[in-house]
Amino acid sequence: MATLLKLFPTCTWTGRLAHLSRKGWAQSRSGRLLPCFPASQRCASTTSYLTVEMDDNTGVAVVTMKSPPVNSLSLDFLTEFSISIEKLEMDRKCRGVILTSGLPKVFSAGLDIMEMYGKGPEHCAEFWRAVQEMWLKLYGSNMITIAAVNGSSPAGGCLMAMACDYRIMADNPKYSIGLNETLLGIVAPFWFKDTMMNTIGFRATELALQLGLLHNAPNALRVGLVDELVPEKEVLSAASTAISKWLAIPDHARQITKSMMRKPTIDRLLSHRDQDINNFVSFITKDSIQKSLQVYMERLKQRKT
Ligand SMILES: CCCCC/C=C\CCCC/C=C/C(=O)SCCNC(=O)CCNC(=O)[C@H](O)C(C)(C)COP(=O)(O)OP(=O)(O)OC[C@H]1O[C@@H](n2cnc3c(N)ncnc32)[C@H](O)[C@@H]1OP(=O)(O)O
Repeated sequence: MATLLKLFPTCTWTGRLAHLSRKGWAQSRSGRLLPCFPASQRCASTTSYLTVEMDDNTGVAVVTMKSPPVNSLSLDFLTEFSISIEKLEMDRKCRGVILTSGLPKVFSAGLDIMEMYGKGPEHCAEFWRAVQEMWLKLYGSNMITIAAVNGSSPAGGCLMAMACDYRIMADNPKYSIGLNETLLGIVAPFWFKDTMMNTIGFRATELALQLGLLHNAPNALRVGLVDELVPEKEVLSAASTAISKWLAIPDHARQITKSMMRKPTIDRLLSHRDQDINNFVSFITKDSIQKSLQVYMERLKQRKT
């Protein structure tokens, strides 16, 4: 058992671990003793904010976000997220990812406002690069990506869900999803806007962005922001069912098609990446914008009292 943990320090296998410590070992050609897993073995790794459960049998990883209280996207969270997606991308066994939340009522509250409030230009630039990286990794992924939206998903949370190939949301009218940036007195950048336009079309995006619309689950389905509504308890199982249809498509054909659809949008950010960071930094550090963020945060906290 100790050897097993030494060989795979970041990975814990659920299932018959004790059994493997006694038997289930195979000798490699170089003579090394390697663990030999049954075909259906699952591998789970946990970082500070994420759990990644890989099922070797299906080739599907479930990535569960768990950063209480609301899965806000801090610099550390975003860094971990991008590394985890990159690792799965490089894992030849992994063909698909289901992204979900491990917290009640919230998928993700979007960008962590405290990363943008009262921070200097250098921090803001580093933070924004991490936001870009998260989107580039997810929107540009070769893997099948399904968002299992089991709670509210405003702003950056909505961006994350839109970056996936397919969205399944809990049928709960209390949950909402949308790009509500204007309500905070800030502006969704061009690539947030492009992602939404690619998802729900020009007119619906124009309305949604100017009004900062947060759609409840039934409206989100109506405008096409999500693809399916299912009872809350079934979000994850519905995502598994949905991904099996996608897995039946040959990867190379699906990947080329996905790239054909998404590459122009991705290239637009890649060719303006530094300029986009500079725009963000000069916008977010303005006194008037900082004031808007402060007022918004105060209102958020007052809702409780
Ligand atoms: C012209 C050129 C333009 C260039 C670009 C320039 C501009 C910048 C673009 C920036 C794009 C921004 C994207 C974003 O994602 S901004 C974040 C937007 N997010 C929100 O508006 C969500 C706010 N939160 C909520 O609505 C709710 O919290 C909820 C997610 C629906 C969950 O509700 P509930 O379960 O009732 O939880 P609480 O409201 O009680 O929240 C618990 C604590 O968490 C704090 N919180 C909530 N959201 C955030 C957040 N996004 N960041 C940081 N902290 C957050 C909340 O204050 C509570 O804290 P407390 O316990 O200390 O009171």
